[in-house]
Amino acid sequence: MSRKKAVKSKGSSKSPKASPSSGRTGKSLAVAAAPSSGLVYPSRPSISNSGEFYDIAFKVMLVGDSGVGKTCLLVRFKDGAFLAGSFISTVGIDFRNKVLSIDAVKVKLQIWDTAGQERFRSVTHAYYRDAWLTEIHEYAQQDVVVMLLGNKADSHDRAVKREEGEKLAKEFGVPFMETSAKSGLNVELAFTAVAKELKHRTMKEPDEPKFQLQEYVDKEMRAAGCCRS
Ligand SMILES: Nc1nc2c(ncn2[C@@H]2O[C@H](COP(=O)(O)OP(=O)(O)OP(=O)(O)O)[C@@H](O)[C@H]2O)c(=O)[nH]1
Ligand SMILES: [Mg+2]
Repeated sequence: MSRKKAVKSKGSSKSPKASPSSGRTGKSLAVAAAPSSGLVYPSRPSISNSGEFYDIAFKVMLVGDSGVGKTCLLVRFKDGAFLAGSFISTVGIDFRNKVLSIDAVKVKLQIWDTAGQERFRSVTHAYYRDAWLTEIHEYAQQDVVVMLLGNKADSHDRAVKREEGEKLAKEFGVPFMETSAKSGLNVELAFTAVAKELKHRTMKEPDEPKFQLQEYVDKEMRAAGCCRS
């Protein structure tokens, strides 16, 4: 599949454009996913535009500097493929849908892939505002799930150490994990963890304990023999 085809989605008016930049990240390691609970339909199943039924739906934003691997993470999660070769920077904003089965509930994630390049900030900020910044301000973070991802964990030429990512996440009080869009490491787990958290927040029984996202990913990674002690 060509790169152009892979990153183009239904419903998007923007298309990717070639960039001369290399694939290595700069200072930033981060891909942060910040979903909003703005699209919830708990009363009856609905049908997505790909023909799949779902019970609840959420909007997820991938944000981070240009080149950290946001588009590659999304394509890996959606299509199970890695976009190798020359780096094609995203122009504006784009989205893909994926329906996950979480504890027998069909959870649709509408995942927005934003352009990391500075020159698109004015475009993407309009969507951020709509997706989650307003909610963060209005509901003081209670209604928004934020997760910090350190991508390119496969790389020997690291821009950021894992400990630094963990420290930053601790400062912000958000969960953290490392991923690799190239090898597929933890990609499914990252999106599944966010979907689980959102589903729990929406459908939790009063006496049910709060879902612990970081505990969940640590446990899953340990079970897979990966990364954290
Ligand atoms: N080694 C390695 N390379 C990766 C990984 N993820 C992405 N890349 C490479 O990093 C470069 C940038 O990836 P993109 O996904 O296009 O980056 P982006 O964050 O979407 O960049 P913008 O669209 O400009 O914001 C590409 O050359 C990818 O092949 C990864 O997990 N490991
Ligand atoms: Mg991109």
